[in-house]
Amino acid sequence: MISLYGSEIGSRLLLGTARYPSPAVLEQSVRRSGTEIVTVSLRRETAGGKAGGAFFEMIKSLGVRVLPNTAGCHSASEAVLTARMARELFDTDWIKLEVIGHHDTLQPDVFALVEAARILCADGFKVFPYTTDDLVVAERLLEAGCQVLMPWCAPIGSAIGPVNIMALKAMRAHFPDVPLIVDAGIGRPSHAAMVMELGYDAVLLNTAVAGAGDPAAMAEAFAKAIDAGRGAWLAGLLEPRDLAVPSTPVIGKAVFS
Ligand SMILES: CC(=O)[C@@H](O)[C@H](O)COP(=O)(O)O
Repeated sequence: MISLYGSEIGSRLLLGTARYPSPAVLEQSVRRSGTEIVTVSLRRETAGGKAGGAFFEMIKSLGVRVLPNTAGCHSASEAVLTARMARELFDTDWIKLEVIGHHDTLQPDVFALVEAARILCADGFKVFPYTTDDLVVAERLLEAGCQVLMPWCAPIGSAIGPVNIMALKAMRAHFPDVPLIVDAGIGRPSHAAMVMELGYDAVLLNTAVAGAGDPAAMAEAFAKAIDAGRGAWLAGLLEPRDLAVPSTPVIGKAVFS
């Protein structure tokens, strides 16, 4: 169980809902992942006159909690407006806050992110900020009222996996009591297991499942990897060493002369 803003959530996998080959495949993927939280982009689904309404109804019918996001927003004011629309549409005060600052890397604009987080937390939102692995920004987000942090491990959609393990470790060490969810850049189940082995509380991913040859099977593979990584973290992992350590004790061995 992971506690997010007072809600107890059974699955540590959060799934994005974009880029699936069909709504049916999305539905199967959600089911086989065992996820209890899916993210949905208000701007993406309503862009260009697309019929967002039918998509949103389908998402609501999946029987899982919806975490709307502000994907596609490039300023604090845009993100705040989008969050308020999402609250109306999905009848939830949860919002995954994304404010994109860089065109190529889709890196968050952390200044606008903190500004938007302050406004939304003061307005009663439960904010899930998509951020970098910067400790100072993390502090500011917590000061703004966020009770969850969602650092990237690599650029969105890149499937690269954890680029800066030291930064992820530092974040875990500095914020032992804050739920930390790795968001973006995961490409393989082994990447997800790796971040869970670092003590992360959950993983949010989209592209690696939606773009897989068999998305539903991949969703299940990720769920298993996340469970395995969590189990390993709880079991207590060995620290790697530079030197060999014999696995057979030498004390008390027979002496032949
Ligand atoms: C911030 C963001 O947009 C991510 O939540 C994205 O939805 C998932 O990232 P990947 O597609 O890299 O898994």
